[in-house]
Amino acid sequence: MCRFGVSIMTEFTGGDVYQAEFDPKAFLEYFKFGDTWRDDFLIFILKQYCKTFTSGVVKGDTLIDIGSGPNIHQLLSACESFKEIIASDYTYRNHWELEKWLKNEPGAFDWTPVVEYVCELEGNREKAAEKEAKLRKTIKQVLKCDVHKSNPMDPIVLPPADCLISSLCLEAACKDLNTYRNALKNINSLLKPGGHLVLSGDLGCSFFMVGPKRFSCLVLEEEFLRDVLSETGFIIQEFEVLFRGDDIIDDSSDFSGMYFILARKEEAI
Ligand SMILES: C[S@@+](CC[C@H](N)C(=O)[O-])C[C@H]1O[C@@H](n2cnc3c(N)ncnc32)[C@H](O)[C@@H]1O
Repeated sequence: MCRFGVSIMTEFTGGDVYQAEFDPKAFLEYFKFGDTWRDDFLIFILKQYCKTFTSGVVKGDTLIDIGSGPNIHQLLSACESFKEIIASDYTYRNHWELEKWLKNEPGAFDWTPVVEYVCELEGNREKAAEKEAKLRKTIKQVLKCDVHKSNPMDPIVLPPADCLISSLCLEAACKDLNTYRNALKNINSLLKPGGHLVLSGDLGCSFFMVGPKRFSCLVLEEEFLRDVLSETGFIIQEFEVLFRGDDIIDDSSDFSGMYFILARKEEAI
């Protein structure tokens, strides 16, 4: 049952639908800071990233972002702690949108307010231009990724990374919990034993709108996430949730909260 009292089933929107109908520009509308209730969720996640990547614990040579979309906000703090970042997504339009920002081309999304906010969190508000330059330099590749493949970057074989980050991707890409379980195993193969997984997304979400198009989302609960991570060989180090207030009326998604997880892959025995 969705929070509006009416349960509307959304037909599963798989990779083909993303390729044909996921409009990066429309999705990026969610990332404009604009005094709406949504800012609270963006602020929540940016603070979690800042805390994680400035802790001095989550660091290394390589970080892979799984299902980046057209976004860079998830990498703004990470680029201070990793030498190389590999972004990835299923759709070519997301690759192009990301490349546009990387090359600083006209028409690229303006991330400045978000970058400034992250710099403020990190104690250097005036360093926004330097932060953008650093992130552009640190993102070395934008790859095609399919979390349903045993090697999600197939045909490219990457050396195992020190860290994986993924936000709102697995629940968007998977039609049921079993598929989610497999997709998590697939992405886990890209991570070194002892490496970190930074996973975030929506709880209790069955759909979200991107412009006029409705995308399905796999409904996730905290208990399932805890179980599937431990089954897959992760030790959860942090599990934070920001719940959505009942007073928020908005029909662009029915999520009940946003989760942030920091987990560590068990060392090989
Ligand atoms: C809701 S967006 C999230 C984007 C971004 N990570 C964020 O936090 O805003 C979901 C992303 O998952 C990608 N995706 C969908 N199916 C996928 C698959 N099978 N493998 C990898 N990525 C997929 C979509 O192209 C889309 O960019």
